[in-house]
Amino acid sequence: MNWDDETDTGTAAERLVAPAADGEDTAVEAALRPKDLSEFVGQEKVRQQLDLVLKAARQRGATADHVLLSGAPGLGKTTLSMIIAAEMGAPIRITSGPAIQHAGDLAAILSSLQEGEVLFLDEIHRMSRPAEEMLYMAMEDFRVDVIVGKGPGATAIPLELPPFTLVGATTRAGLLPPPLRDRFGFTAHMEFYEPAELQRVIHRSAGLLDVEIDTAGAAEIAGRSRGTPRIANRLLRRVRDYAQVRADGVITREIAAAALGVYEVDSRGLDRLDRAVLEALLKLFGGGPVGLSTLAVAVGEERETVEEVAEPFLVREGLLARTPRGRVATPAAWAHLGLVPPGPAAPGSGQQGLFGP
Ligand SMILES: Nc1ncnc2c1ncn2[C@@H]1O[C@H](COP(=O)(O)OP(=O)(O)OP(=O)(O)O)[C@@H](O)[C@H]1O
Repeated sequence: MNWDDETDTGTAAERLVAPAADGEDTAVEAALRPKDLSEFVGQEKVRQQLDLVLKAARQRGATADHVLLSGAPGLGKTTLSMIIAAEMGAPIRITSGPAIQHAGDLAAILSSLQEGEVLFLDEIHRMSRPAEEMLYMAMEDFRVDVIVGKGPGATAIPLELPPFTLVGATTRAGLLPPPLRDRFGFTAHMEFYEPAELQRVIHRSAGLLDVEIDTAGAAEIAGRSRGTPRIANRLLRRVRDYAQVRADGVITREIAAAALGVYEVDSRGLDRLDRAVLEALLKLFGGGPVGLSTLAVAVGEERETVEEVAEPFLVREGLLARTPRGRVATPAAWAHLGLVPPGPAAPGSGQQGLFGP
């Protein structure tokens, strides 16, 4: 599954259900981040394993091994890197692959690290090649060669570094060159969250935001959050607004459903674009197979928008399949939109069929 597809387009960033952070998220996320492993919801395996890695390092009085975190945006990679630093009682420096264009940029960061410091490198797969090569040596030997001068007169000056912990984050570990991947002592893959886990995230965030919410209200938001804590927190804020303006401020199932109806996020977390794609596929093309370009024209969107913004989630949800002959709707897609597939109508189904009466 290619989650990376969901991250980069402008359209994706403007959606309420986009997994990447928007400006408002950045402003409020700091307040909602769990501060230690016990507050971090879900990802049981990763939590247990990391707990052991960190405890063992602490007992030895050593710096923790380098950690690679892979997973879709908004699942908690940045949060976990901050927790690693906090658990080790170490400071943290945050940067990202695209910010490191030259090996010199990386050398400057590495040479200013304190002993034991955590260096969080987001989107590590997008670092430049020379920087990547410098990182190999830094991770393994805590040393870099700084090249001074150019051409035949250039000399490499070795620079000792204090031991540090690199926490690399990537949407896809498969994008990393094996020599880089192999230098991480601990690799963790973060999965999408179960609705029950998102419900816990929502209750926790509601407490921090001082919002009253009941169990059914949290479940309603969790079911629409696409397995992603960032989206859960974002939907919670929109529902809070609605509860405050249109009701008494308390979030119940009815309030959550009504609020998210206003924002066109449906019961499974599909938004207007997702539903338009699905509706076109079902209503205009009988469920497919239909070519991507034809589908895109039918919904009045660019081909890339349909492919990169809408489709990954529809595929993940089992509503749409990409086949060599084109896009095909699954039985779950017909059921979700309350339509009956063409062919003999199910007697007494009571559903409004496309080709029915
Ligand atoms: N396990 C969790 N428990 C509680 N809250 C979480 C958890 N994971 C993430 N969150 C919340 O979700 C938001 C996004 O998390 P975070 O920034 O760590 O995601 P990310 O994976 O680093 O995303 P990106 O790849 O876009 O940087 C934060 O506000 C954080 O508090």
